[in-house]
Formats: sequence, C-alpha cells, structure tokens
Amino acid sequence: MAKRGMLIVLSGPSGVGKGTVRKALFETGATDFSYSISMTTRKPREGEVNGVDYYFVSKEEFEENIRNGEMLEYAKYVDNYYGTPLKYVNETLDQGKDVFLEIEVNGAMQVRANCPDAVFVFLTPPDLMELKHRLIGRGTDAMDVINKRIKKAVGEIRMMRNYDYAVVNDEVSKAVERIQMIIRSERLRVTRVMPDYEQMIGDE
Ligand SMILES: Nc1nc2c(ncn2[C@@H]2O[C@H](COP(=O)(O)OP(=O)(O)O)[C@@H](O)[C@H]2O)c(=O)[nH]1
Ligand SMILES: Nc1ncnc2c1ncn2[C@@H]1O[C@H](COP(=O)(O)OP(=O)(O)O)[C@@H](O)[C@H]1O
Repeated sequence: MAKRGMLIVLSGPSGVGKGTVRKALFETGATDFSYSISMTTRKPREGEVNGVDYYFVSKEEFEENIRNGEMLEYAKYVDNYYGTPLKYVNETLDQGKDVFLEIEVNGAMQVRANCPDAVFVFLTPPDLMELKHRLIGRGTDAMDVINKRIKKAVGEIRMMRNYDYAVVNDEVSKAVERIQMIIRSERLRVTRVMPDYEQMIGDE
C-alpha cells in the first residue's frame, strides 16, 4: 500500500494573502500538492468559478452534508458556512499524495483533533493596518464586511499559538519560500520516513 500523503493546513486572517500565496506556491511547480476545494454557502465573487474556487452550495445542501458526516471539518465564518469535503481528502491521502487545505482557525483545530500528523501553518500580516489595506485593495467586500473580517482577525491571530509554524506574508515570493522550506523539512520527519525503513529492515 502507498504511504499516506501529508496534509498541510494553511490558515490566516481574511485578506492576509492566503489565496495569493497558495496560488504562487502551486505555480512554482515545485510542489505536487493537491488542493482541496472547499464547500461554502457564500455567494461567488466576480470571477470565482464553481468547482474551482469553491463548491458554492445552499445552506440546506451544506447542512445535509454535515448531517451525513461528509465534512472533515466545517465552521461558520461571517454569516456563512465553509467546510472541507472528507472524501476527496481521504482518497487523495490514501493514494500517497499530499493535500493542501486553506481554512480558517476553528476548522483547522477540528483537523488538528482528527489528523494529528497534519502540518499547521499560520500566515500573518506584517501588521493590522496592512491587513485592512489589502482587504480594501482587493475590492471584493463591502466596508461593513471588511470591518467584520478585521475584528475577527485579532482573535484569529491569537489562535496562532496552536499552529506549528508562523509565516509572515510581507512579500509573496518570500512567504512561498518559507512554506517550501517548512514542507521540505516536514518530509524528513522520522515519523514520516519510518515506514520506508520498516519495509527495509522488517519486523523484529
Ligand atoms: N473552516 C474552513 N474555513 C474555510 C474553508 N474554506 C475557506 N475557509 C476560510 O473561510 C474564510 C473566508 O473565506 P472567503 O470568504 O473566501 O474570504 P477570503 O479568505 O478573505 O478570500 C477564510 O479564512 C478562509 O480561509 C473550509 O473549507 N473550512
Ligand atoms: N505580500 C503581499 N503584499 C501586498 N499585497 C498582497 C500580498 N499578498 C496578497 N496581497 C493582496 O492582498 C489582497 C488579499 O489577498 P488574498 O490572497 O485574497 O487574501 P486571503 O485569501 O487571505 O483572503 C489581494 O488584493 C492580494 O493581491
């Protein structure tokens, strides 16, 4: 059986640049992570595509998925549900491929409880003013939504202590390099490579 893949979880406040950094990371071609597309009840923003950015569903559909045990984790964030479909993650990890989740902090803590050997990375802004500038600059949210997201950001940054790594997103290319460094070093963990050696040396 193939060795199970590695699960990487990236969180960080809204507007810090998670999507930007994740896309840049995937574009380097140096990683062969599979991105788990989340499900949400949020309405698509301009340019967002169903099945690419998110699976956009109704509240009823989302709640049915929860009831049927089909979510690895889920959370309510600024009036909408967001969650990770379990099947894709399990099947991909079982094939020995690594999976990348980009999710908020409450969901990440559910993953931490269920998948203890996942790697948890928190993307931080250089400061809160810069975070607000990025949310305004992105131009996708109304000012009241931006203010709700900033308010939430403070509590989210406090949750950083529950993560394995903190990466500052000052410059996108630097943040990408830092994440690549984390991934390279995580691949060398003894607990990850031990199954290979167990095959080599056999059971005692
Ligand atoms: N728990 C959880 N959070 C998610 C998931 N997908 C996205 N999120 C988070 O939900 C929050 C809001 O996402 P979104 O509305 O796309 O805003 P954005 O992050 O500002 O682009 C962000 O912190 C996302 O990382 C998911 O599957 N589960
Ligand atoms: N390192 C950075 N420096 C300046 N602007 C950035 C940086 N990273 C992201 N941005 C910009 O900040 C805004 C929010 O980024 P986005 O990736 O949508 O954040 P998130 O997915 O965390 O909500 C976007 O307009 C993006 O272009």
